[in-house]
Amino acid sequence: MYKIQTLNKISEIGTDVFDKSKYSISDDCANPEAIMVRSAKMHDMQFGDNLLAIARAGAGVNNIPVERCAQEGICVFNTPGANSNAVKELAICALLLSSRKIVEAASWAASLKGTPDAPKTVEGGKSKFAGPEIAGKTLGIIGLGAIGGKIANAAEALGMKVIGYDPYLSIGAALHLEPSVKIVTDINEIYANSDYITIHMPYTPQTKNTIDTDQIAMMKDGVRLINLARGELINSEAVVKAIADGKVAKYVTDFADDVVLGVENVIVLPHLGASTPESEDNCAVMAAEELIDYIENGNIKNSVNLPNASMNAVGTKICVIHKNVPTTIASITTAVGNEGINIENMVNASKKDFAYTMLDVTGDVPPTVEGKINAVDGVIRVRIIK
Ligand SMILES: NC(=O)c1ccc[n+]([C@@H]2O[C@H](COP(=O)([O-])OP(=O)(O)OC[C@H]3O[C@@H](n4cnc5c(N)ncnc54)[C@H](O)[C@@H]3O)[C@@H](O)[C@H]2O)c1
Ligand SMILES: O=C(O)[C@H](O)COP(=O)(O)O
Repeated sequence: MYKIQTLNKISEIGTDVFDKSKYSISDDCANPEAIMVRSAKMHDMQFGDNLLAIARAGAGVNNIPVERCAQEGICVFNTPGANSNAVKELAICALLLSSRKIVEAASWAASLKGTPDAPKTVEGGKSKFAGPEIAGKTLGIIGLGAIGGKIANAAEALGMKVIGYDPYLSIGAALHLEPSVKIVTDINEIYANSDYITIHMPYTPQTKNTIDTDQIAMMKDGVRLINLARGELINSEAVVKAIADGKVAKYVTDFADDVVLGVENVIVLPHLGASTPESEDNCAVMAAEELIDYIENGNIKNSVNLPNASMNAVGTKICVIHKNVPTTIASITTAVGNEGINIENMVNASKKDFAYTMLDVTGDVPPTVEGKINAVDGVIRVRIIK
């Protein structure tokens, strides 16, 4: 029986994908074979020897020690695009919230309960909540992946002009963009030309404070900023100061911190981007399918720390996670050959410092093979799947 531990609430549609005669699922179990997680912080966790994989039911993996996992032979997955429609819809909502003073107006209207002539009062008071339309305005998007790309197309459909910046734009993502979306290669063009700016890229130590005082200084007066990606990407102190100075008109963020909470012209949402039933189901199902294919077949799809690799084996599969260094593959195949085993098929792929090799072998696989491969310099983990 494989044990799956859930660190956050995972949609039941996803956990139902596991065959219950082979898998047990619980939020409290010792030494699981796999972990399913959303935003729980895992950097301080120690992992048991049985742990083969972690699946992030979502996009961002900054809560997971991805590099350490690779070093410990743990494959980390995420679910690319599975929650992108939910975030796109919230981003369109945020564009409108940043423009039309909807939050303030609704709360003022609610405050009129019990007053003598509310209908008359609202007509008299509504002008202070007027705000501009988004049609005809320029939206700058930083990061044109699953979410940014969908927002670009939706904003175009709403009559906005869209400019986007993404130095690592994939061909697939580019092909999904409306031709009218203008791609710029200098991020400063986004800052200089946008009425609204929204950011949709991963948070890493390198992307911390991508938008800070200097970047805000380049922006148009009255710019509206939206951050549904990660709080650390935009310096909260810099934005709050720019709001006080009148430079930034509004900041809508999905990430609470003590600097932005309770500040006028900042709308803080409680990390709601992916919180729709549809997105939670999509993420959980994709995460479960990734784990099952890896645990049972050794196939890797959508890993963030190991390469994608899959193979239909005719015999036994020997799966090896190893360092991406010269002679390791040759030493692995030699170790197998020395045991008198013939390799029928082989797949090898690498991602940065790590590599994955799958060998399809027929005939008997003596129990000594695993130890022989493990002894090869650079080998991190060996699994034999019959
Ligand atoms: N608020 C939420 O609930 C919520 C939900 C989903 C995702 N997110 C966040 O949004 C981020 C993006 O999600 P996604 O699904 O679009 O991911 P994605 O991987 O599909 O797209 C990210 C894009 O950012 C680009 N990028 C990377 N570094 C960049 C840089 N320095 N400058 C500009 N672009 C850069 C990549 O090339 C890629 O195209 C996630 O990493 C996560 O942190 C938040
Ligand atoms: O990166 C993501 O996918 C989002 O931030 C969603 O996080 P959540 O699964 O905790 O809602």
